[in-house]
Formats: sequence, structure tokens, C-alpha cells
Amino acid sequence: MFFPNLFPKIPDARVEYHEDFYAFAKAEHLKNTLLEEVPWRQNKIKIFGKEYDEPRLTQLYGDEGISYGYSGIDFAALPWSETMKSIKIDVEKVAKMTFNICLVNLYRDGKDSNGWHADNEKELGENPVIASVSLGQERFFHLRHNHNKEWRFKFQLHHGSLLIMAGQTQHTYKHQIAKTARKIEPRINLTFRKVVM
Ligand SMILES: O=C(O)CCC(=O)C(=O)O
Ligand SMILES: [Fe+2]
Repeated sequence: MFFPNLFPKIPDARVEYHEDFYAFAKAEHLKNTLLEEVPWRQNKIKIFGKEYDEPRLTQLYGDEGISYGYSGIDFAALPWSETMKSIKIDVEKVAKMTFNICLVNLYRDGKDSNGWHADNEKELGENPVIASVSLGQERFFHLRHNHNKEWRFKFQLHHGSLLIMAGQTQHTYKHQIAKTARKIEPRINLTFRKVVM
């Protein structure tokens, strides 16, 4: 795969950013439709034996029969809605590959977040490609290298943008969406993935 839009330049990773993947009006329409139509769920996470609400709402869409899990949470995927199907087709054109699941996140406000992690579940194969569409409130996306402390990056994910992480990225870096004290609007993020086993 060739990466023409490496922004910013991140060593030891493959990260491609398409800021204007969706024009403003289209991005607004998709955000409002998904806010309404997705049956958002509140997952519980266990930390040292105690249960907490995950700091965001989520849902999983995917091809029939595919299930996917992380941090001990197992989802059965919902069938693709018309909206989700159309976004998947648009993403696949740019990524030049197909995806069979999409994990959808709703960050309701600045208290919602996604802690440091890598999307390296074994179902995603050796070098997972994660194609991530952002709608609504811009939030900072952080990347930090697992060994070199100087390789830390932080950039805004714009309304209507597409970020693709590929190659070794899930082995060499962790990423997060941090909390913020600013008073902000909701953000939807869709991460398309390919379960290969
Ligand atoms: O919200 C984002 O931009 C990132 C989401 C993410 O990292 C994930 O769902 O694995
Ligand atoms: Fe992730």
C-alpha cells in the first residue's frame, strides 16, 4: 500500500490522514443520522474486579456471523444499516480494501474518552488496517511510540475526516482520545476493521 497523505510524518508507523474525506454538509447529515439511528450501548468494564461504565457509548456493525471483542467485552455485530453501508463503501474506495466490521463510538462530551491502547486483537491478523471516520466535535488524537519516548504526536481529527492506521502501527504505537475540561459537543467515530479469522 502507498501512503500519499502522511500527515504528520510519524516514524515507524503507517498513518494516513484525509482531512476532507466528507464535505461539511455531508458530514453533518451523517452525524445527525447516526446520532438518531444507532442503538447506542453503555458497556461495563472491569478494573481490578470492580465494574465501571466505559467512558463513551458504542455499537458494533458487521457482516453476518462475525463477533468481535476487546477488554473482555464481546459484541454480536448488528447488520449494516443503509447509512453504515454507504460509509463503508466510501471508506473502502480510499483504503483500497474491504472491511467486515465497524466499531462505532459516541463521545458525548469532554468527559468521554478512549484510553491508551492498540487495536491488536488476534482476530485482526498480523498488521491490522484500521480506517477511522470522525464526525462532529474535533478531538485530539494522540499517538505514542512503545519504545522511543520522543515519538509522541497529537493532532486534531476533523469533522468528516478519515484516518487510516496500517502496517506495523498497532505494534509500534498506542493511541488515545484524552478527556478534556473544555465544554464541547458530541463526536462520533467509526473504526472499520477486518476480522480475518
Ligand atoms: O475515537 C477515535 O478516534 C479512536 C477510536 C479507537 O481508537 C478505537 O475505537 O479503537
Ligand atoms: Fe483504537
